[in-house]
Order: sequence, then structure tokens, then C-alpha cells
Amino acid sequence: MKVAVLGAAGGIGQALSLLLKTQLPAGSELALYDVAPVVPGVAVDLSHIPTAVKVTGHGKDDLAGALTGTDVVLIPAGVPRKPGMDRSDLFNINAGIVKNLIEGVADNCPDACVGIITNPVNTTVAIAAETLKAKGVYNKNKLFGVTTLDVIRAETFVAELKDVDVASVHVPVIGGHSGTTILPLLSQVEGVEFSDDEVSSLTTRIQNAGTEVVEAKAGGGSATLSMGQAAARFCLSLVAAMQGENVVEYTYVQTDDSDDAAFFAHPVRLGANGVEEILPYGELSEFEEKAKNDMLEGLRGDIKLGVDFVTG
Ligand SMILES: NC(=O)C1=CN([C@@H]2O[C@H](COP(=O)(O)OP(=O)(O)OC[C@H]3O[C@@H](n4cnc5c(N)ncnc54)[C@H](O)[C@@H]3O)[C@@H](O)[C@H]2O)C=CC1
Ligand SMILES: O=C([O-])CC(=O)C(=O)O
Repeated sequence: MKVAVLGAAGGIGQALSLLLKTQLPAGSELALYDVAPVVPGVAVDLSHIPTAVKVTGHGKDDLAGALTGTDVVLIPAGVPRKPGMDRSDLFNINAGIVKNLIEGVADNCPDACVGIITNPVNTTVAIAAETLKAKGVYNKNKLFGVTTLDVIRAETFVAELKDVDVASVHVPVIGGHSGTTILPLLSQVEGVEFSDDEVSSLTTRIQNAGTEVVEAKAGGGSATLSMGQAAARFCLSLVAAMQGENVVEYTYVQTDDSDDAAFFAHPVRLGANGVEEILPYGELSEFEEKAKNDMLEGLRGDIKLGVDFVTG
């Protein structure tokens, strides 16, 4: 199994690459690509950790070297937010970065599964899909927006609030990955009860958790370590599924459900070829149903922006 991280020298990229070096199955290869000149050094540094995962570093002119033979591509390349910015403010810079890198994927490893981390995810995943379509290699079962950070945050916050073991808490999070498009389904959390006030404040905290980190870092970027952990969880689940295990993760994928949006985070059964089955997200409470209906137009607009960026 070969995994490539594009944007590997950044805050997320380095944390993610460390976790993959120590947790990918023995015999895996990990290819690190970045335009920053430090990337070969990051690869050398990681290569001194004694695990049976081979690490290679690829500078800005060697995207093909990073991607050739790759099974899973993770993309955290691009700029992060500063206080006062919305994720959508990153579109102008990050849209072109994602489009270029996905063209490289289409040319060098068109059968790979691709996980997009670069914001605004609601839009960059649509850019990736249209770019792959333009190259004639789009497979909707192999393109994912990584929304795992919303899930792990929701699980952390629920466990803290209810003083229960976080390992036993499972929180579905559907929709997209910005503001109110992030929709935790607290009505489906087993073993705990929430008051209406708790549902409202916890939902808002989960939706604003990215901003909580951006403000706490005071201009120094956004979530990198928790995102590294989230992306590693997603990648390791995908790799396990590609090697035959039965795994379900919440992730932002193309759906054929015209009632929601063209891309929507669902529980997804992963398999040898990426998405094996998009599972239903189940019954929503009245609060969740209203929150979903209120955010759909915004999410559809975010997706259209991505489609238009590529198709003109
Ligand atoms: N999906 C999610 O839940 C989350 C997404 N993010 C997003 O992830 C992205 C990266 O965040 P950080 O790692 O904190 O940023 P960072 O600035 O620390 O790292 C970004 C890296 O991308 C590299 N890069 C820029 N253009 C590139 C290109 N064309 N090819 C390859 N590499 C390139 C930079 O050299 C840098 O090393 C941001 O867009 C951020 O908003 C951040 C947190 C959570
Ligand atoms: O908030 C940001 O800009 C980064 C992000 O997506 C998150 O932390 O969820």
C-alpha cells in the first residue's frame, strides 16, 4: 500500500505523516510532497523512526515521483485561516492549488482514493471531482472530503459534558465542513440524554470548533494536531478497508440524493474500491431536520462555486 501526502511539510502534513509512519501496516510506503524546500528533510527525519514503513520525500518538481503507484492520496496543501476569516475566504488561493494537484493525481495515479483536507472542503471536493471528470478519470467512489475532525471533536465534547468514557461515545456528523453545514446528530448518541439547551449549545460549539482553534492560535494558523489525528484515523480506516476489513466512517462524498446536496457527509461503508455503500443517516430530530433544511442552500452554493471554478 502506498500513501502520498501532498502538503506534507505543513502543520497538518507533518503531524499526519508522523502518525502514518508509526501506524500504517508494515510494508507500506509513505510519499511526502510539498512545494516547501524543507520536505526532503521532513522525510529524512521521519525515516529514522524504526517502523516497517518506507518514507520518501519529493520536492516541488517531483509530484509525479510522489504519486506514481499510489493507492491513497491525502491533500492538506494550501493556506489556513487567520482570525476574522471564514473558510470560504481561502477559496481564492486554495482552489487553484487543489485543481493543480488533482491534475497530477489524474495523470499519475488515476485509480487512487483521494481524501481532500484543504479548505473550503465543501467546495474543494467539487473542484477535485470536476477536475477528474475533465481528465476522464472521475470515480465518485474514490473521492472523499475528510470530515473526521468534526466527528472526533463531537465525541470529545460529548464525553466532557456528560463525564463518560470518550472511547464509548459515537457521534454521527453529517452535511459539510463549515459553519452550520456541520450537523452533529446528537439525537442518535447512545447512552446519554441532552436537554434542549444542551443540544443547541453543543451543536454550536461543534460547528465553531475550528474557529475556537483559529482564535486560540491568534494568527498562527488553524487546527493541525487534531486534524493530523483525524486524517490519520480516516486514512488508516480506508487502508484497512482496502485490505478487506469492514469499516464505516463519516465522510463527505458524492450522493445521488437530490433531496440533500450533490456532496454530503454520510456514514460510508468503505471497501477495496473506496466507497462500498453510502449508508442512510437515519431519523433526525425536529431540531436536526430544521438545521439541515436551513443549511442546504448554502452547501449547494458552496458546491456550485467549485463546479463553476473548473467548468467556467
Ligand atoms: N478538513 C478539515 O477538517 C481541516 C482542513 N484544514 C485545512 O488544511 C489546509 C492546510 O492547513 P495547515 O497544514 O495548517 O497549513 P500550513 O500552512 O501549515 O501547511 C500547508 C502546506 O501546504 C504546502 N503547499 C502550498 N501549496 C502547495 C502546493 N501547490 N503543492 C504542495 N504543497 C503546497 C505549503 O508549503 C505548506 O507546507 C488549510 O487549507 C486548512 O484550512 C485545516 C484543519 C481542518
Ligand atoms: O477552521 C479552520 O479553518 C480549519 C478547519 O477546517 C477546522 O479546524 O475544522
